Amino acid sequence: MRASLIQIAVNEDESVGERRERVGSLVREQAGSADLVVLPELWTTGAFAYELFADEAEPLEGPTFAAMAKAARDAGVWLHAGSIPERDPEGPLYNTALVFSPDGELAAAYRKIHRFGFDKGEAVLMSAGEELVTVRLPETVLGVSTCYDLRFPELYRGLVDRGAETLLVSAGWPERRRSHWTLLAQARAVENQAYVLACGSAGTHAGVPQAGHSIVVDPWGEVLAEAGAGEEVLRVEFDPARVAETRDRFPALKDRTLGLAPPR
Ligand SMILES: O=C(O)CCC(=O)C(=O)O
Repeated sequence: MRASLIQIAVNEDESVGERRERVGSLVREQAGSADLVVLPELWTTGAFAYELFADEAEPLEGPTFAAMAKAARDAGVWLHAGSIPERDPEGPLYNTALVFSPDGELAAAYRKIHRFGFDKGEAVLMSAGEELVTVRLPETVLGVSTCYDLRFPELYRGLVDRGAETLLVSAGWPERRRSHWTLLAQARAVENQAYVLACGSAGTHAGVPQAGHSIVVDPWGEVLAEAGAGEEVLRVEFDPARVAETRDRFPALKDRTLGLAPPR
């Protein structure tokens, strides 16, 4: 499979509408060179621009949904469109990731389970999702996750128990904890014997410089590709069959002994 991780610069010199158009064009540019495209978390507002969440919140099928569904269809790619501040019809906000099929249909929506910010920001402004989300492609099964989720290995084990082989992380990870980002992406790949495709953002918003350094790790924990700090399209080719090969050759996942049986 060919993947493009579009590490968008989320700066304050661009309106949400302008960025939405620019990102749509960047997705369309992947036509013919990618099967799967991944975008960062909350790229309309920036993951740390807390004061924008309520103003820029959209219903699930709002303007970002429409623009990304069209971009996926125009490009003919599976698109993990990053996440949006979603306003539920009942009122609460969620940090919701959207995945589209190559014909522009919604394949999955994932409401971020682990909210970031301790006693402020996302943790108080948004509600927590409760459902693990996987997406079956012809070549692999995607496990969907968002940013701070990367610190919670049980989430990924749950995704693996539901068949995930390629773990997607859409993030707005800050530069000041970049070493954790790289380390955790490799750890999630090694312990789950799965690919990890982790797409962060670049630029600075709300005074928080973003780490960039989107990364693709193979099921053995080797880094296949890593971006720099700025806006960049990180392109990579990977062989989904290597997940089963790795799990067969070194069957650590079969040696789980804590009695935490996978769901039927
Ligand atoms: O865990 C971290 O260090 C960063 C998490 C984060 O920025 C987020 O979830 O938005």
